[in-house]
Amino acid sequence: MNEQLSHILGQLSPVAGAGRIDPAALLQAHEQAAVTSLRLNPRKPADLSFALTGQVPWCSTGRYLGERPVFTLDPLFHAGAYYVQEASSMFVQHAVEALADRTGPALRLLDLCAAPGGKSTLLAGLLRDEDLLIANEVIQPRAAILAENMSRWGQMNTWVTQNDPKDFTALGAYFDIMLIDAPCTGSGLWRKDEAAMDEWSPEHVKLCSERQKRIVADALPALKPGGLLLYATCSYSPEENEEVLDWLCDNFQLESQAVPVQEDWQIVETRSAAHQAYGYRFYPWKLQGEGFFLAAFRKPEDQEEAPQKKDRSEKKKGAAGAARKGKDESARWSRFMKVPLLAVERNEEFYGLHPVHQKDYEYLQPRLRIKKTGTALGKLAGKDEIPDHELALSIHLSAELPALEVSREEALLFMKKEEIRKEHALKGWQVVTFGGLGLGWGKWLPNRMNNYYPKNWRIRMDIR
Ligand SMILES: C[S@@+](CC[C@H](N)C(=O)[O-])C[C@H]1O[C@@H](n2cnc3c(N)ncnc32)[C@H](O)[C@@H]1O
Repeated sequence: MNEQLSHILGQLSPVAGAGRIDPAALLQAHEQAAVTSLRLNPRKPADLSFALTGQVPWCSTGRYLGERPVFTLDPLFHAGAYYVQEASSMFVQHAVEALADRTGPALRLLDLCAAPGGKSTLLAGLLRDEDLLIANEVIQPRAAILAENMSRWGQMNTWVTQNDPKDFTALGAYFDIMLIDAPCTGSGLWRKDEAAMDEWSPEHVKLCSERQKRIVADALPALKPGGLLLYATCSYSPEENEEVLDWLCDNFQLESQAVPVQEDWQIVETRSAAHQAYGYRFYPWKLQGEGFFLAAFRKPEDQEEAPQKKDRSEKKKGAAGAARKGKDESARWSRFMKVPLLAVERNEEFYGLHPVHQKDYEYLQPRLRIKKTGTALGKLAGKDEIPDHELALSIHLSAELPALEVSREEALLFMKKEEIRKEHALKGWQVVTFGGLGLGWGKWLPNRMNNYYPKNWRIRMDIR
């Protein structure tokens, strides 16, 4: 392995100044295992069954673990009590806290390259209910995984879209904060995935760099003047980092922002060659985390707003209109939630939104391919409501609903889609909980239990 890594290190373009890569230190870091860390869900407090060994310095909810447990066998993982995330990338929290005003009017955020959802769940945890996060992923199967992880996180103010970056131009200047965690060569993560080294080449670095510039340029019109852009990669290559910053300064007059960092965090501040734009490099030989890069920009206040494009299709607009015109079933779904909701319907499935986001829904629905608007509530069947799995995972789920708290063993059986407690005198729909957190729905009938855990979420591993 080291031979291959040494060979690649010989071809990596040098990073200027303080960011200089020490090949011996990098090779030595690769002799050690990657650090395991997770981020707690601030809206789903829980007692974890494994030891947490320390706090990630730049993220209040980030924790290190001594050993990597089998997360699949932990019901709290499935309940969304935490997200297993690489520690360096949690720096996004610190950057947002340092540079964004989260006390003023409601914020709109876009996480443009969001799957599988590490940084979207992080951003979601920083939001007030009136703020809105659009977590976007262009690649379909990855967007499905993103939607699943956002469902687990349980917030109604995080929606999932599946759009190409340039589709956001149609929105005009819409977002206050935009995170672009761009696809990259991923050299910073090789300690976790050695096989990925095989794909590295100077040509691939160039291709990634060009794609990164294109992605930012495509999405930038959707950032409001004065808005905050966070650009991140997990690459060591300056072509994907500082060079992109210079290109952005040249082409969009963005204002680089310094992020204050504590010296003992051992994060390396770099400056781009031409514009002296600030960048923050994370090196595994200096801190407890993998390779990562982040830079922050402010869009100038006086930059002309892009004219909002006309809707792409009247047909789509019609669909939105239909959703608005349908019978308002908000009151019917309200008993499931402890906060006010607006129910909107798409293809017979109802979704719950915070009522403050009605205008966002009307504006975004015809313009974006929305996979998940708020929280999927379920379907109506005559007088009955068939609750969606996602509803059981909501942080807003009403405490008045019939609930069945189960043991760890029962929770695992339930998530294997087996019948549990079928002999008990339970009646009708119950939200199955573990540690007080919803896992899914079961419906109890005389001598039978129907397990509504989604087939594609089912635990396939041997649980005994
Ligand atoms: C570094 S990963 C994102 C990781 C994610 N932000 C997280 O924290 O979990 C980059 C993402 O960009 C997506 N992507 C690939 N090509 C893209 C393109 N041309 N435009 C936008 N996104 C792209 C990939 O599918 C991938 O999910």
